[in-house]
Amino acid sequence: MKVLKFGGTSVGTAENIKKVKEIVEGQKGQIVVVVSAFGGITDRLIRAAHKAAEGNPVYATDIDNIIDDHLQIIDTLFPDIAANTAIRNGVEPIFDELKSINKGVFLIRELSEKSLASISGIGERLSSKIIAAYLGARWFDSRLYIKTFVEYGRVHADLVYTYKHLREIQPQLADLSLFPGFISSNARGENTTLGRGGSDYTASILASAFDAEMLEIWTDVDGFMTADPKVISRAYCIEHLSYAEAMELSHFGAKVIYPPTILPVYQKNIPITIKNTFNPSAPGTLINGRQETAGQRQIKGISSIKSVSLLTIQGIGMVGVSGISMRLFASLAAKNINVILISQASSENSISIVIDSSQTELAKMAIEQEFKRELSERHISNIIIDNEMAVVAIVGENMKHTTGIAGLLFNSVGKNGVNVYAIAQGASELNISFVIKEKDIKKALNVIHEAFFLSDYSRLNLFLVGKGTVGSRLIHKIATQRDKLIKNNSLKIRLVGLAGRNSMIFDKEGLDPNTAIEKLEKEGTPGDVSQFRDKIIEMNMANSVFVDCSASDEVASLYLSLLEANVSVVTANKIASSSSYETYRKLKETARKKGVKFFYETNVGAGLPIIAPINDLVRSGEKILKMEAVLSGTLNYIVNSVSEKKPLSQVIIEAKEKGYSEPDPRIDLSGTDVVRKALILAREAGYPLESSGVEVEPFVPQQYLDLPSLDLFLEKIAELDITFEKRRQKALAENKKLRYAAHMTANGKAKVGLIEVDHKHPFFDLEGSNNIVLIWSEHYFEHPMQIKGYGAGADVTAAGVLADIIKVANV
Ligand SMILES: NC(=O)C1=CN([C@@H]2O[C@H](COP(=O)(O)OP(=O)(O)OC[C@H]3O[C@@H](n4cnc5c(N)ncnc54)[C@H](OP(=O)(O)O)[C@@H]3O)[C@@H](O)[C@H]2O)C=CC1
Ligand SMILES: N[C@@H](CC=O)C(=O)O
Repeated sequence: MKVLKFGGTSVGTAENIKKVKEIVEGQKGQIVVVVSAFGGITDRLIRAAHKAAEGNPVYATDIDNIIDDHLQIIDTLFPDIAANTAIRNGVEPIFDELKSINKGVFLIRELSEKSLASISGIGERLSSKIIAAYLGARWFDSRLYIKTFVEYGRVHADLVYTYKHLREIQPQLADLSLFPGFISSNARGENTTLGRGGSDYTASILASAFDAEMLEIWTDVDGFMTADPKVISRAYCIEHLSYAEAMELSHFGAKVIYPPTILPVYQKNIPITIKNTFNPSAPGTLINGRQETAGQRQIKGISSIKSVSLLTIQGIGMVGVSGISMRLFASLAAKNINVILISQASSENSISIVIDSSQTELAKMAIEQEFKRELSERHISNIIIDNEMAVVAIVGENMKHTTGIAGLLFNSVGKNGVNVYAIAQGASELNISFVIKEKDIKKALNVIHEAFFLSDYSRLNLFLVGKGTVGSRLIHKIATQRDKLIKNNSLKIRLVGLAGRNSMIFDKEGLDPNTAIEKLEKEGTPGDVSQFRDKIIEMNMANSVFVDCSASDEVASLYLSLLEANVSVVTANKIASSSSYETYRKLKETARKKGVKFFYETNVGAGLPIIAPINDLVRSGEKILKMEAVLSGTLNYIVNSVSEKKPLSQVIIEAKEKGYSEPDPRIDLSGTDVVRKALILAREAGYPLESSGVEVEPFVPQQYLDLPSLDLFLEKIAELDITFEKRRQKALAENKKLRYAAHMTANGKAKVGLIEVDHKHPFFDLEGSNNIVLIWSEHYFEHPMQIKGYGAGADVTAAGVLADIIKVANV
């Protein structure tokens, strides 16, 4: 035998009831069907009853509408006059009962528990009669067999009595029998209910009493999902759960199944299958006593509950005093306050509990009353209430005895700036629950889903400033590499925000990189980059990465606040890391403390890996003694490209056009760009160098750099064409070449300027816009480490920025 339960949506319309019929007719063997009220009816019945109790005559119209809706379903399902009349006659007394109880409530302006139970169960009485007739099933009145009692103000099923009575009627079951869900009665024969969601419970009780081979819960979702699909679009259906896992997930918010449902079938080892009435071919979720270990993920699912409050009572007078917990929980139980989570530190200095937000004031009063003396004597100093909280729980039998789960969990939420207020884990290690602010729930669920590989890929949410030479190539690379990154690195990069100097655009689902720049230009909202920063923080998205492809100090000044808000920063802009040593140190320190990333590999040598190898040397204990380098792609291009036919002024323009120079080429020609790079290299090597410690010889004389505008500078610079060519020729005559080089030593000094090198020097053959860095350390002493290659250009730089972005995801 199988027990099939159909919920409110599954029987919400005549069309859906026809689907139910197909499902039932597709079954083999003896079948017991349990149905809920038609979708939404129970809520409507309860609302109408409350209106009646308030003396609002509109209740009568609401009741008429409820009756009409049932009659419409009857008319659609039973076009045959005789059958139609028979079922109408069958439900008429229930309609009359509904009207008369509500009339009584209206007249005496009082809605007793008893009346409410009678009214709220009418939906199941009606739906079960109609559906039984439609399916041709034998109808049984659950109230005669399912008995309840009250304890601590809550209705409980009296399972001993209930099972006995159900077993007695088992021989009367037909091949197809039908019971209304939810409704029951007490020892006095008065109507009661099993509580909201109680139809699942009815089905489970029947399955257990009749020793069914399977309980099928037919609902409107495919089964238990790895997380709430409304929050995590990548959540997917879990194929298998143990009873304990299903219990934990349903307790913590997954409303697929009413939690008490599991116990009766668990006791008989009867499997449950969750199936979708609207997608019957989907496999659904199978729940049974099997515990999988091999090849299974460590956690099966993530659940969450919103609209809860965290109450903490604290005081040193609680330490070592027995009975505090007992009194706390007894005082709450006396007020029917359900405690969702408990956390107490071993210091016993505080106890935190989570309860539904609607009961906060009641709970506070109950605790204040119970601990009146302790509060007045300051043994308990405080009752702290945090509202708008949420509980998140990760669930899975495979967590048992596996190390690192809690570490991974709290590391992933922590580095995304989600503060954890309280934690609870039972010794069963089946569930780790923790309390966070409700506003962080989406972020937390996303990062946990990724961290435990419940998602097929990790996701980075990019906020890019700059769509110029480098930024536009980066966007192009994101577009072209997108599919490969998903396939090979399981990484999805979403461009969520894009900003230029005066406007910005956002799309939470990700802008199309192929059209993002055009969209920004056409539809961007006006605003500066600090507004862009504020919006990023407000969006509070998991794995947010701020990418700076500008050359602006205003943009660089925002990094600290972004890192503090747990947003990683990847930047091609050298201004932040080359400003004061204190700023550089603070940025790195903040990133480390917050568990986010601050990457700027392209600051030196564009796409060349220079900072990473230096970091590796330093981390391995290597002392860097000296570095010599050509660090300007622009200046190396100039010294390599000026010729008799091509003067300096023309090559400067070319360097800009080729994307080597800074947006303002005077930054290169003054030596500033190389000073910035030298500062960054020295700092990475462990020397707290300040710009005042760098001796600079500008590439062009200072008077040109002092000219009031770039246009004037470019016009006047031609005056240097002849002098520069003469200097170049002179070096050439001595078989030497000009190189604009940086020299950094372990004593924390650096020098930047134009030098001449002969053919024996490693700089001699440095072509085009290439860069080179020579690093002398304890182990690279006679022969320095050499890093050489393209040192400027939009494409190599964009590739370097993308590599840094990918590194943020750690894939
Ligand atoms: N070229 C290269 O080889 C290398 C470059 N870099 C670095 O890359 C960075 C970008 O250079 P490049 O692409 O040539 O520069 P561009 O001038 O081409 O582009 C700069 C972008 O930044 C935006 N921007 C500038 N100021 C602001 C601001 N205050 N707020 C918001 N947006 C702003 C501009 O906006 P708008 O479009 O509205 O004007 C523009 O889109 C520089 O820091 C450079 O040093 C690093 C390594 C190598
Ligand atoms: N302007 C820079 C670009 C890279 O940082 C250079 O020319 O090297």
